[in-house]
Amino acid sequence: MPVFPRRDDKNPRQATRPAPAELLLPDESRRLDQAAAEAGVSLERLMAAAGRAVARAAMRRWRPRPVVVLAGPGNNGGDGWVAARLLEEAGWPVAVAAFGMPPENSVAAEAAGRWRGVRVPFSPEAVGRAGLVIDALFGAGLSRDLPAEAEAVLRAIRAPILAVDVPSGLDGATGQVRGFAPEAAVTVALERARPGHVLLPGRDLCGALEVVELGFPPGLIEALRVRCWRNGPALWRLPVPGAAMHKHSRGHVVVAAGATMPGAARLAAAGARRAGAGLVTVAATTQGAAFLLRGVAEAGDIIADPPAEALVGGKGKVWVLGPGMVPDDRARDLLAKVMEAGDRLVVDAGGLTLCAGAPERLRGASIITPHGGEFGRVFGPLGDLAQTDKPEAARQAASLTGAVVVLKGSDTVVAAPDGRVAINSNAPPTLATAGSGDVLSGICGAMLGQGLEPFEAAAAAVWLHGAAAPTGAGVVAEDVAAGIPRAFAQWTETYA
Ligand SMILES: NC(=O)C1=CN([C@@H]2O[C@H](COP(=O)(O)OP(=O)(O)OC[C@H]3O[C@@H](n4cnc5c(N)ncnc54)[C@H](OP(=O)(O)O)[C@@H]3O)[C@@H](O)[C@H]2O)[C@@H](O)CC1
Ligand SMILES: Nc1ncnc2c1ncn2[C@@H]1O[C@H](COP(=O)(O)OP(=O)(O)O)[C@@H](O)[C@H]1O
Ligand SMILES: [K+]
Repeated sequence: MPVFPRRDDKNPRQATRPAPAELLLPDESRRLDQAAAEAGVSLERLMAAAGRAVARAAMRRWRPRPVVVLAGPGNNGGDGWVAARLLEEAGWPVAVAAFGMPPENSVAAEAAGRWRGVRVPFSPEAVGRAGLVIDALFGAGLSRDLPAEAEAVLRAIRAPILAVDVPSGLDGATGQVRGFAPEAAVTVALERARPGHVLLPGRDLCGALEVVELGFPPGLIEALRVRCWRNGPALWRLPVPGAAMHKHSRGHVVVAAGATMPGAARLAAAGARRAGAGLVTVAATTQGAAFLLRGVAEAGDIIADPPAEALVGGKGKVWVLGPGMVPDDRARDLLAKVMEAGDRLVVDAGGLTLCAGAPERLRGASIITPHGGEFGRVFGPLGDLAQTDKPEAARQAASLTGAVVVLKGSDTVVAAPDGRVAINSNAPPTLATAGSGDVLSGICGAMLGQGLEPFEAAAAAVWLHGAAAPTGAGVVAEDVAAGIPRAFAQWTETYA
């Protein structure tokens, strides 16, 4: 489909396209360390760089003040011992409270051995008078709940916290809290962020996130073949209309409307139109069509029963099935016919309820857009997994259905059947309003219609949706659709 202008590497404006923001899992982080060692970059050097970055972050953000460094028994603690020494060398008053010592002869033990300054017992009193606490207890790969003694000390902190890698207790893979994790003012992430920095509740606990490069040799991150990214323009390109285009080359989105809530279909249609679909049709029941025609004339063509079925099949067709639909026989038939015709399909809301407990019915869909409740309804036990590991649950659901899964929320996860995952972070809470999800399903349809492959279509749609949502009071779903041109402009100015 002739939607994309060719990428022109000589065009200097394209230099602004950012590098993909990989999110490293603990296992990938371990492999990275190993690969670094094989390439002659020692852990000692990396730890020195990490400790230096932490000390610098403190000096950049705060004036000298009494610092307590909480140092754990592993390499996270090692970073803390290094930071303590550098801050003291810079003239800051520093004390270290160690929670156990690193194993003898370890790199962290060597860092601890170089500390000649004040040591205080690891106790709630130790942090009581601090002006800044550096949390270097445990890193992102925490393997069990935070020990009670560590929790008691972290809970006693009243000063701002600078967290090394993660606020201790935060699971870097999932963003979940293991027992307890403090709320940091700043978190210094090492080399790359982790999924847990972007997923909730982790994102809220990290405060300002600073990602610092530690000096890994070039190529090592690429060699890891990371499959999880922060969602953003590095992962996709938005369709840009060219002079030779006409409406039929920009995709035909058909939104199937239900009889009782046709307003939802109207919002999906508005999302699709604003996001660039060349043609949008709402296929409604007679009753729904009457309602739509009375209310608005903006939704594109409205086709009343009979028959939506007449629209099934045909070039460039994309269906959005579910917003405002009740899971009745008509809806069931339509879903089956669309699947049979092989049209591309976005399934949301009522369309998902049709597949409650029967995810195999979604085989053939391009994108599905469940919120947490719909996800549980369709995928049963994966709904529980989504509570503790949203990316993994979405990935399994994608592999089960062959569809790209958009598991919504303020940290929407987009997962492809081949294992790619994008975690979104630009959505403002003003999106928590009825109908905003309908707008999203329409945008997904428009992206598919304009030729993006399903994973890119879904990730781009989720980003546009977040960028389109106004912040502040009084935002309704219609405003999100109306904000789409502004979101496109934001992308075009920076990345096109
Ligand atoms: N590549 C990078 O990005 C670089 C990373 N670096 C740094 O390394 C840090 C990761 O280091 P790490 O693997 O040593 O893990 P960390 O969390 O420090 O300690 C685990 C130790 O604590 C103990 N333990 C006790 N209770 C526990 C509990 N509840 N949960 C888990 N463990 C518990 C545990 O005992 P065990 O489980 O063995 O009995 C083990 O002895 C990372 O955060 C970053 O700061 C940089 O230095 C260099 C480059
Ligand atoms: N607190 C929030 N912060 C950011 N985005 C949110 C928040 N709550 C909901 N959203 C987004 O708003 C949309 C709501 O969709 P959905 O729950 O399907 O509502 P509806 O069916 O009423 O349209 C989703 O895209 C979701 O990711
Ligand atoms: K930490």
